[in-house]
Amino acid sequence: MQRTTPLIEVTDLRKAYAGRPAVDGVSFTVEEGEIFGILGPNGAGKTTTVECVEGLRVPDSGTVRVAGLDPVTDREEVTRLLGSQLQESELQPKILVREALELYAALYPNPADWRALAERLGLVDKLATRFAKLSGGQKQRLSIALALIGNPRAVVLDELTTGLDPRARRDTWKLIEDVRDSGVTVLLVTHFMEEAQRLCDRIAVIDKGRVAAMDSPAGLIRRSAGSTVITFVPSRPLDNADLVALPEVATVDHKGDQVTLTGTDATVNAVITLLAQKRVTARQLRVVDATLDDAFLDLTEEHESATPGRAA
Ligand SMILES: Nc1ncnc2c1ncn2[C@@H]1O[C@H](COP(=O)(O)OP(=O)(O)OP(=O)(O)O)[C@@H](O)[C@H]1O
Repeated sequence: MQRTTPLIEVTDLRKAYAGRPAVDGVSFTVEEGEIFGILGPNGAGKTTTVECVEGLRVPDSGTVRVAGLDPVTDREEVTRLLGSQLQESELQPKILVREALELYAALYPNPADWRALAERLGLVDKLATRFAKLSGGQKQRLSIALALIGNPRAVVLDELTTGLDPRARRDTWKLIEDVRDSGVTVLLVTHFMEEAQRLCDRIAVIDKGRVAAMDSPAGLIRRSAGSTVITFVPSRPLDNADLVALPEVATVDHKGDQVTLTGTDATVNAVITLLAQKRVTARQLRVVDATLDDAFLDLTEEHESATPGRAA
């Protein structure tokens, strides 16, 4: 089978600030047409990584290629291929939406029709509105429009939905899917699990400057300690050691009377068998699939502080 060349290739990227590594050997590839997520806790190195992809920062070592080009030495061409989200500080508060669209369109050799973009992104009613008067969701829609105005092959969207209310966030997700469906590759930086799970085809989980795991959302959930979460209240206290001893159980946590176990489908049977042997009944039994949230905690250092381990 013929393999296509990835649109973005990052290999062993390293970048330190004042001797402190922010990005410490990150590698990933983004295929044309996908939404690729970079997910990680605060300070993990996500923004530094994408700024190296955009050519805004110069790596200390490693290579970055966008359609085979070096973002530092081929900056102009990469800027045309890669639409970047606007930083709020880049626009004058008094500029009208129409003026911003016209201004940005003028920067590119083959710009998209800005009126059609405004229509697509629901900004037609706002063309005569000043930037400062837009709501958070409208500013983000303008930001996406400006990222798309040069007809790029890929867009970089960094924490696009931070600060938006749940409805505006969901509307923005739909727009991001529309962008991907129109054939534009999306590199999405986020720390919202639900957003990453809903939108991304693949995700690199970055922690402390390194890639902790890279897979589809479902793959990340499967590879974390427990893809199934079981909670119940035993009719009488259970010995923690009996639960921990079950090979099917990944983690055990007690909160008041409630026991929470993680594992796989097989864990459910193992626990029910153990309870029968001990003549304990389970009340309020719930079995749910783990979410990306659970996988994330498991894959990153936050696990240590946030989730009690096996022997808790
Ligand atoms: N210009 C800079 N000078 C010095 N240190 C920096 C600079 N930019 C980032 N850092 C540090 O590098 C590390 C990685 O920062 P970066 O912004 O890349 O992470 P991030 O994952 O995007 O974080 P966040 O989600 O909080 O934005 C952090 O410890 C940060 O404090």
